[in-house]
Amino acid sequence: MVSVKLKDINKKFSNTVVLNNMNLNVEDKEFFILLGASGSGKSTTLNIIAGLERATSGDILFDDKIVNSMSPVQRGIAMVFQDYALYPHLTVRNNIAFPLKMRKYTKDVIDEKVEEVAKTLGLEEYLNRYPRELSGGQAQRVSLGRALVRDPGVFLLDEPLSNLDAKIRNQIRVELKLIQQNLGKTFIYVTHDQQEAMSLGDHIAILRNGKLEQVGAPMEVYKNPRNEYVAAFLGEPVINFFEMVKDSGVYVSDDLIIKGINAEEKEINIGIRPESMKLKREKENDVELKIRPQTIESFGSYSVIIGKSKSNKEVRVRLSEDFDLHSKSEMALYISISDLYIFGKNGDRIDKN
Ligand SMILES: Nc1ncnc2c1ncn2[C@@H]1O[C@H](COP(=O)(O)OP(=O)(O)OP(=O)(O)O)[C@@H](O)[C@H]1O
Repeated sequence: MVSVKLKDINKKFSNTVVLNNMNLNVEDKEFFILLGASGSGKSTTLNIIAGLERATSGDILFDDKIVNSMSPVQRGIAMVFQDYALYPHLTVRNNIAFPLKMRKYTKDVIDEKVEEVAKTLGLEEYLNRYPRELSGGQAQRVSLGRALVRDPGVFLLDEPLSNLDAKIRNQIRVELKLIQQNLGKTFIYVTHDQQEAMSLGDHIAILRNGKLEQVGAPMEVYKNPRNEYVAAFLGEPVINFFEMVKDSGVYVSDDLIIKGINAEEKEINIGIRPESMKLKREKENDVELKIRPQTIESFGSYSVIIGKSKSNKEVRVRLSEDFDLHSKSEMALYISISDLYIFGKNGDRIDKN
């Protein structure tokens, strides 16, 4: 059983603040995601949890016990990295066995554990190969195997799938989720990929410039982003924004007219998810948006239309129905008032929270 807490963690490298008063609660047995753009402080956070890096101030707690001065080994963590970090001169079997040999287990126990892990990861037929004889996906499985064999309390994974091509990445992503569920262990996983975060995480923490923007279950954060940054970070295609000004109680821009919003602010920014735009008006007070379609991307089960609004803003629309682009020089889209996200001038959500 391992829960992990970060309490008021600050980290500076010389004079640069890299983590700014970070507070996090990772529950026992959950798949927890640290999501953020490059340089947001994800790896630094993970390294501080691991004990590879010391925080400038604040506490790390494992099961409510302060572990600030404990080494990674004492903390009982195992790490998996993007670049696999396998020993090139050792076979797959010996790479996986390595942590156990270091701990002086008997050969029989080591063999048994290695076989068990190899079976879990589908590596049985590769045990006698060297890392150079493996594909990226196989190498990452070995790296995972080396973590699994140690049976740690917490798994820390730093972008483990980002060196793999899309198909293998999706496959290992599913395997990883199943392994985590079967093991019932705490996983803390760093990624910059919002799709990976949404599909794997029980909870997601979104970092920006060393600060936490929002923490929550994936759909909770997706449906209820606290600010524009989070709304734009989650979702593919990305959310559309429209700056609006209040005029006689109605919010207007060159592209939209919105009645029936009860906001105090004179200037707001409206967010509309690409999947919230419909080809037919459903309610009388639906908001209308006209675009000139420019191009269409088809993904089989859905299409994304990229068009220009009246004010020449690029707009992305996601439709599940078939759509013949050539027949349209202009298309009208309808959005339910309840599907609008309303942000204030400072980027914070003002409609609900
Ligand atoms: N040892 C170091 N010395 C000085 N600055 C550092 C050091 N390690 C990291 N940084 C800085 O801290 C910030 C956060 O880095 P970190 O690696 O945690 O970000 P990240 O979100 O993991 O980024 P990426 O996705 O690119 O790996 C960056 O601006 C980085 O330049």
